[in-house]
Amino acid sequence: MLLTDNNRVVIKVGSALIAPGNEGCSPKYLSNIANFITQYRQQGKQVILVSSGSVAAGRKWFNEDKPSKRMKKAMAAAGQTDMMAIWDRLLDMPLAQILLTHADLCNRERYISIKETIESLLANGVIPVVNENDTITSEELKVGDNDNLAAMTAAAINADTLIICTDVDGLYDKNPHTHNDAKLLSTIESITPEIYSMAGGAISSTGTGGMQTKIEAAEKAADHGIDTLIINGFKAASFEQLLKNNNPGTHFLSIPEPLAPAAHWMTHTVRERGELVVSDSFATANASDDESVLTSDNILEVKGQFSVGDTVLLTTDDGTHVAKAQTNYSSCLLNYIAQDQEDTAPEDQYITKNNAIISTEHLTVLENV
Ligand SMILES: Nc1ncnc2c1ncn2[C@@H]1O[C@H](COP(=O)(O)OP(=O)(O)O)[C@@H](O)[C@H]1O
Ligand SMILES: N[C@@H](CCC(=O)OP(=O)(O)O)C(=O)O
Repeated sequence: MLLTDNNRVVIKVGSALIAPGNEGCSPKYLSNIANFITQYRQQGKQVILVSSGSVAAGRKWFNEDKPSKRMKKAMAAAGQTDMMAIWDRLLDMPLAQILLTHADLCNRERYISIKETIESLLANGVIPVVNENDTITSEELKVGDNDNLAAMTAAAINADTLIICTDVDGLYDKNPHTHNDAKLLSTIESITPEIYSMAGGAISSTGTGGMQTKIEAAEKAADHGIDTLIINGFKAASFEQLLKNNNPGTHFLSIPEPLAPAAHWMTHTVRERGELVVSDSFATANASDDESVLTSDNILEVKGQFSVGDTVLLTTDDGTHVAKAQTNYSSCLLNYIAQDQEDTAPEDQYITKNNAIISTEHLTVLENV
């Protein structure tokens, strides 16, 4: 039995389901998904849709066989309205468009604003339809695939389940499109390197990331206490099974002791933009010790360029990861400070463990990051 306590669900729909055959949006597969969403909502469940397909939908207006990254952004801009329009036609309920970049999710203020907006939409019966804002993203700013975006969204709003609708039945032990003897895996209890080694990339011209990004998404979700299902969105039977609380594809179980929300955000959403090499005494100090305040004495090196509010990785000289932290100072100022120019710093406290969120046992997770 599955999905019984499944009250808040993020459903991610891949491009091949939205615009099959690169001929623009089609209701061919989406009507099953729309019916499923309608029935789920009638059962009192809240649904958040993460919909790919803007590039695939917009492609028909461009005379490009192999579009460049730049051209794909234009296709996304053109196709996004079509993609929203088809959902609007198939779902007899109000929809809200939410376009995000990774930079939005990494910024604490914007992250909280995204959460609050989605909560307000759900409280008023409006379905949020999330996609990456491909038009304005650069390599640095983007999540890059909607599987990971869906997992980050699911974590942000404390969903119970992430359902990834794709063009195969679930995760196989090898790519079923290239191996006739591939076997479908029905339950994954723990996401190990062996599981990752089974995944290949996308081979279709519309998909991004293949199974690799779906496993990454399942891992992000699992660490937040969220189960993930990968199902075949082409088949009406997948949705009939889901409505009966059965697993129609691959079910990834969440971990028994999920990370605290702030630690999860730091670990799985935020990307570090630089590195501070810190002294061993800082790395091993308890949060209450004097040593736990990061001063010019225990910053050994500043690597990379970052601004106030960016996340940095704290490491020791031998490369051990100590923590991730949001910095209150730019790399420029910290570089100056680390070179013993303390008098230029407004205070003798540059980054404290109060702002540090942790991936190792050396430090304790502290709140309000
Ligand atoms: N081990 C595997 N099991 C299933 N599919 C796999 C595997 N390895 C690679 N794939 C590929 O992943 C594809 C699904 O990912 P993708 O094309 O990105 O779809 P979507 O657009 O739904 O995100 C499948 O069509 C398949 O070619
Ligand atoms: N944001 C892109 C989709 C990116 C993506 O991950 O696509 P897919 O692998 O089909 O889910 C778009 O709307 O075209």
